[in-house]
Amino acid sequence: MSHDGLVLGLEGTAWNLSAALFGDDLVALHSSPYVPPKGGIHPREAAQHHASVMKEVVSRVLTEPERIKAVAFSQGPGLGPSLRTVATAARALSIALGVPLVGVNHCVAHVEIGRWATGFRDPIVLYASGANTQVLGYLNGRYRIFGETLDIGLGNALDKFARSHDLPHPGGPIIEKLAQKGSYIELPYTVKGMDLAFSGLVSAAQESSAALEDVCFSLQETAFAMCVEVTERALAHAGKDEVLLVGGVGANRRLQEMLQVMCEERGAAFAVPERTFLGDNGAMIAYTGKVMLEHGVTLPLEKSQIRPGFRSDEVEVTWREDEPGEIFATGPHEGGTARGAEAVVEIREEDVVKRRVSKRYRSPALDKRLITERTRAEARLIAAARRAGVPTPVIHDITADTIVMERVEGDLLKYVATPETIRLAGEAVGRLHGAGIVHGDLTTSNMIVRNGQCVLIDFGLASTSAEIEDRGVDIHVFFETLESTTENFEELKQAFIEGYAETFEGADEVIAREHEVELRGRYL
Ligand SMILES: C[C@@H](O)[C@H](NC(=O)OP(=O)(O)OC[C@H]1O[C@@H](n2cnc3c(N)ncnc32)[C@H](O)[C@@H]1O)C(=O)O
Ligand SMILES: [Fe+2]
Repeated sequence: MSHDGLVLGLEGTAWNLSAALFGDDLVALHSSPYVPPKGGIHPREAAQHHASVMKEVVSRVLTEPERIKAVAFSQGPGLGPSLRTVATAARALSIALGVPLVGVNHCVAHVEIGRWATGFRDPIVLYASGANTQVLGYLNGRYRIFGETLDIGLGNALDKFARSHDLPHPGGPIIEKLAQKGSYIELPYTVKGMDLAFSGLVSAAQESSAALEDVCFSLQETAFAMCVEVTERALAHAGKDEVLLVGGVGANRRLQEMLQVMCEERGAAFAVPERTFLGDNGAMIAYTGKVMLEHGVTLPLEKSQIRPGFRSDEVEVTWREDEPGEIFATGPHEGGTARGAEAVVEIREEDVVKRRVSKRYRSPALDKRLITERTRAEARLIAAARRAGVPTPVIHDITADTIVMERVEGDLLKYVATPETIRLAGEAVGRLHGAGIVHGDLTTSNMIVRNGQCVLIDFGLASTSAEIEDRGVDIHVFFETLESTTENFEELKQAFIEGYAETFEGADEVIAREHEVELRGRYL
């Protein structure tokens, strides 16, 4: 792009109609938020709002039309009617100005403007907004989704709770205020591997009879701790050293503080862009559009239909193609002491000592509860799995936060992932599920290949369950790790399913459910 060329960006996936101009720097930005008179965002009303302010918003930034080299717009994900209104305006502008269109993925734009605003190069990203909650990291030409919400987005969860107490939309900022005067009550905490779920938490919060301030405080403490935990796991897994927070909920001070503390403890850098670039804004579309244009990515008019279910990992990130992205920290299996995401694991000559450590980012009561619950559950379930014929380490001793167990010597599955070894993993998981246990964290870092067997370790998130749903989610977590860390995912997935079906009778039903879970995760 010539030195003085500008890209016009249009954003309007949900609540904010916003336009911006980006050249070498941000040149202009103007927004007109839609504020629902009551209740949450109504898709058609939001679209009508966008249409009614389009002329005003666009003309405020369109001061030098002759310098514009492309029109970028949010192609998805988002609300259908809003997306259509914005796409129509973008097409008209591109024709009138005689410049190409650039179709931008809204989630990727949140990430890119965050990198631009903070100068971070290759971060793990917590993208927490109204409709989306994802933990992302760049690898080989794509933003991989390490973990995400299995039901609703974090912002929508907060807004939904606020609405049930007749608080105005958006509820997030109001809850943040109320939470400052609250103290901790127990609410359900749901992390499944690297994925999260918020609806159980919201229901419990809605039903709680505790003081509103206490519920707000605990809703935040619980939901944010879940997000920070998953971010930390992704950080540990991917071996990156920067954490970037983006999305509307990123404005929350408590969430920022928790991530900051987590990063300090892990020796990673943390950053959050200034508020203007956190929630939906035109600058993120103009900037990402500019970068895409510079790499020759434009969108022919006939292919410019909106994409309401557009996933962040569908985008080919051609502008970072020269970067492989880094992945795979060295695991604790090499010996010595290693700090995993939640425990210190000391590999000794004969045995392994696993001690769960306090997390300063979470409130002390929640911290203590998670440590005791998980230590106890882990020891109990490892023993039960072993009795059912699942290869697991033998347990030698257990205290409130520590388990001493047999040292399993072999190769972490993530370093030796072939169809043969993955098949062994399938066999082990089949036996586990057959015994009524779900692992809760089936990643290739939690499996060790030894003597033609795949030994399952780290039962910290395991639970007893014979629910098809829980089994499906268990396997979904595994497939997600495989997909985000291997090149021959489909082949490995098939090998896993073969092994799984061999040792577990209910395999077909669970695999079908896994597929449903996967589709469900695609933008709600
Ligand atoms: C697809 C797109 O339309 C959607 N955008 C979106 O949800 O708007 P965003 O601006 O990124 O985030 C809005 C959310 O951010 C929450 N929010 C804003 N300030 C907050 C605060 N201080 N504390 C907690 N939540 C906050 C709001 O309650 C609301 O749920 C998305 O990115 O998922
Ligand atoms: Fe957004």
